[in-house]
Amino acid sequence: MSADLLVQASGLGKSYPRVFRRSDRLRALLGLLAGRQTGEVTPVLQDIDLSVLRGQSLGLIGDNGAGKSTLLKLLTGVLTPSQGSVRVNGRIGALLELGAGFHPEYSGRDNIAMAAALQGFSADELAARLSDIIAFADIGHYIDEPVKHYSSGMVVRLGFAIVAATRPDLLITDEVLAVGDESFQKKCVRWMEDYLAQGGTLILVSHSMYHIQKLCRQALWLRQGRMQACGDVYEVTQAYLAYHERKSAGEGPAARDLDAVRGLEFHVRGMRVNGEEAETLTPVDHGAPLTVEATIASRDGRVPVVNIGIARADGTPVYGVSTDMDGVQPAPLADGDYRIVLHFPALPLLPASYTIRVHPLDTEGMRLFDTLERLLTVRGRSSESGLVRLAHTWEHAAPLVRPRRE
Ligand SMILES: Nc1ncnc2c1ncn2[C@@H]1O[C@H](COP(=O)(O)OP(=O)(O)OP(=O)(O)O)[C@@H](O)[C@H]1O
Repeated sequence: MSADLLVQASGLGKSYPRVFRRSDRLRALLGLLAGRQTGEVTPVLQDIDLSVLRGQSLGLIGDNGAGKSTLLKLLTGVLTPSQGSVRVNGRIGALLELGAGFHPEYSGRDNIAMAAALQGFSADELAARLSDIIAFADIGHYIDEPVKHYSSGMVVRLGFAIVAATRPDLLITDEVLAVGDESFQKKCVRWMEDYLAQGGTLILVSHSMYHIQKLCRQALWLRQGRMQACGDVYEVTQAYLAYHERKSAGEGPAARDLDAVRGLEFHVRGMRVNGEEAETLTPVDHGAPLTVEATIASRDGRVPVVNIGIARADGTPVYGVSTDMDGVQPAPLADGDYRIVLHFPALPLLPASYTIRVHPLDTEGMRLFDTLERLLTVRGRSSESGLVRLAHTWEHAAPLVRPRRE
């Protein structure tokens, strides 16, 4: 394993015995004691291949129960894999389950001393860092109270302060940012930015795409225990958000009964976007041109009005335009169909997933017949929110001054 490869997981998987009834649990327990695998198992993580190099920052995203915490526990050795292997190089600082590693009966101060001893700090090193750790945790007199009296926010504060003081080669954290209050979140984010700027390596689980995009350059999306996507943080988080939009809209591209549409006065014979006919189109970059080409069949030869629309994956309309609005109509083809091509010279859509729709209307533009749609992903490195990028300038603005690091 090269010195720059801090984490390598191959074919990693974790399964648990399937337990439905009390008697199953007993049987599973007896089986484990007897050293044999019993009955059926439920895989919660499967086929994970992952390499993390020194200096990389990887965000782990996915729905509740997708397997994120399980993966972190496998990487940190808290759990043993059911399949595959994992190798980790260097000093790891991990913040997993709340309070894991703390002794509840001991004070925060005593827990700091124990953690320092476990990390191999000498008494002098501990003395040199103790006041910094206590200042970072910032929990007042609670530092001398038993940890069992702490709120969950205080536990995270103490845990993060200890990990920060040890400056690990690899920092692995599970949702710490969700637990602390806002000022502590900011302090943690600033600390992690600083740590990364100095060459640190981070694996971060978060449900906040804002934090994932801010801190990570790469992301891994886990879905039902499997790798759904892994790569550039913007591409993976945008694909994940688009999946959620589609899930909340509860639909994919509308199913189309071809026999029924052929009987209509007008129907869409064909649709090409940037020359492609596929249902899911090749992603385009924000600001790139887009061409939508539609061929409409007309039952009695009348000229249709053609409406072309763009909607967000959750169905929110973004833009729609009809030929009659712009004072044009589709031109006839030799076989009696009509064809029209719409060009957008530079697409201002923000990175996300969209549907492009074509609808023929009657000659008066009153009745709508048929809908054909395609899925289009717009790519780009942008955290702006909304649907489109609006051209803008700032006035009365000074250059940004980043807050001082603590
Ligand atoms: N000890 C266990 N025995 C059986 N199943 C378990 C056990 N621990 C976790 N699981 C199951 O494994 C799956 C993955 O859990 P995990 O905690 O890794 O998900 P997660 O992605 O971190 O979720 P969340 O975002 O809610 O924290 C879940 O379905 C969970 O119920």
